Amino acid sequence: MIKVGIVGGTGYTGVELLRLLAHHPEVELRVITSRSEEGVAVADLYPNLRGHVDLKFTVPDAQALAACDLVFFATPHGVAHALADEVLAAGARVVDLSADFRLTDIATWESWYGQAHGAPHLVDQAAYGLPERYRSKVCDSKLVAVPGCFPTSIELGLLPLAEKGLLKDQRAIADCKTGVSGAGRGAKVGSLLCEASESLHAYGVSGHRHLPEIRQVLSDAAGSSVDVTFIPHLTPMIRGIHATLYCRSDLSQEELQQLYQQRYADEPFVDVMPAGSAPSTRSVKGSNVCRIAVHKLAYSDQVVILSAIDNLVKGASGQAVQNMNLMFGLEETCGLNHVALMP
Ligand SMILES: NC(=O)C1=CN([C@@H]2O[C@H](COP(=O)(O)OP(=O)(O)OC[C@H]3O[C@@H](n4cnc5c(N)ncnc54)[C@H](OP(=O)(O)O)[C@@H]3O)[C@@H](O)[C@H]2O)C=CC1
Ligand SMILES: CC(=O)N[C@@H](CCC(=O)OP(=O)(O)O)C(=O)O
Repeated sequence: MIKVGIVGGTGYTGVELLRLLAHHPEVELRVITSRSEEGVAVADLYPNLRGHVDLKFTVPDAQALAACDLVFFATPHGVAHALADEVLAAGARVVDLSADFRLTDIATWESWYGQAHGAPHLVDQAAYGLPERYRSKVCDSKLVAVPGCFPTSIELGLLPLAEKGLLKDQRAIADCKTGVSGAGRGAKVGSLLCEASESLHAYGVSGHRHLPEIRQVLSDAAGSSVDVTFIPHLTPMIRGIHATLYCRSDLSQEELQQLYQQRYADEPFVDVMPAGSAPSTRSVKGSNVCRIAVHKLAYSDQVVILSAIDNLVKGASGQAVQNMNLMFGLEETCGLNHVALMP
């Protein structure tokens, strides 16, 4: 059994990890940290876990974490920088859900995150945890950086074209919608019911911190710089990311459909829908699936790709477990075959 610790067990991605791991056949949950809920039973804070997780929150302690085989960091940026070294040195592996190790260029990380990088010496060891592109690196790595929620939906939506050099002018536009759980569990005015419901607004228009990550992955796939315009919008739903991706290509609808189906034929968590479809966020809610539909507009060379994920599953904790499975040589889908919730 893999002995697992979770740093940040009270947040939304932390509790989602607990839901997914509670009955994972190869996992034994050992440590779940929270500074604010120290000593509280997990099932008292999250009654959905009553009868499934019998642990109490403890404050983060490097020694206790180092005794695990794998530590998930479900914490704000900077926390994994501070603790990962000690955990890795003790022989444990790390899967970090924050952005601490996603960017390969340290100066770029520091300029977007507005702070000094806390562990630059570990960056070269980290694999970017998008298995659909970096599977072999993930399998060989002791430190995996789970992609952000928006980047997951955008990168999976554009990879088939980028990898073949078929993105015209190396450009795309990503118009994205997110649910409010993407902002985490912390109290914020913008997450209040009266602020977020019955309304929709863009944010981060002049530049969102996921942009350098998206450019890094798509440029790597294309072999030269890809320019993406990315605008996120907050929508009145709890879970879900929907990306509407615009780009240009000379491929026909049939050729595009074939390209996407072939690219993802062996991917257990990417579903390419039939031509003419439109994935809903509901169709992936609670599941680790990214659903994609590709459309060629009849009147131009314009291509529209629709990509939907659950931000807390394929966009965070599910993808984290998918990476764990690969790092430990397990079946990639182990513990992750949940069907989405309907309605
Ligand atoms: N929500 C989402 O959809 C997604 C989130 N992410 C990323 O995953 C990470 C976690 O997100 P989310 O679960 O939403 O965040 P939350 O704000 O909901 O939870 C954060 C957790 O981290 C703990 N924590 C905060 N500060 C520290 C610290 N200094 N040391 C140790 N623990 C700390 C908190 O517990 P306590 O303060 O009690 O210790 C809490 O359990 C973030 O980096 C986020 O950007 C990535 C993809 C999607
Ligand atoms: C609604 C909302 O606020 N969403 C967050 C995305 C959360 C996330 O995924 O953050 P990281 O991937 O960078 O860890 C945002 O736009 O900043």
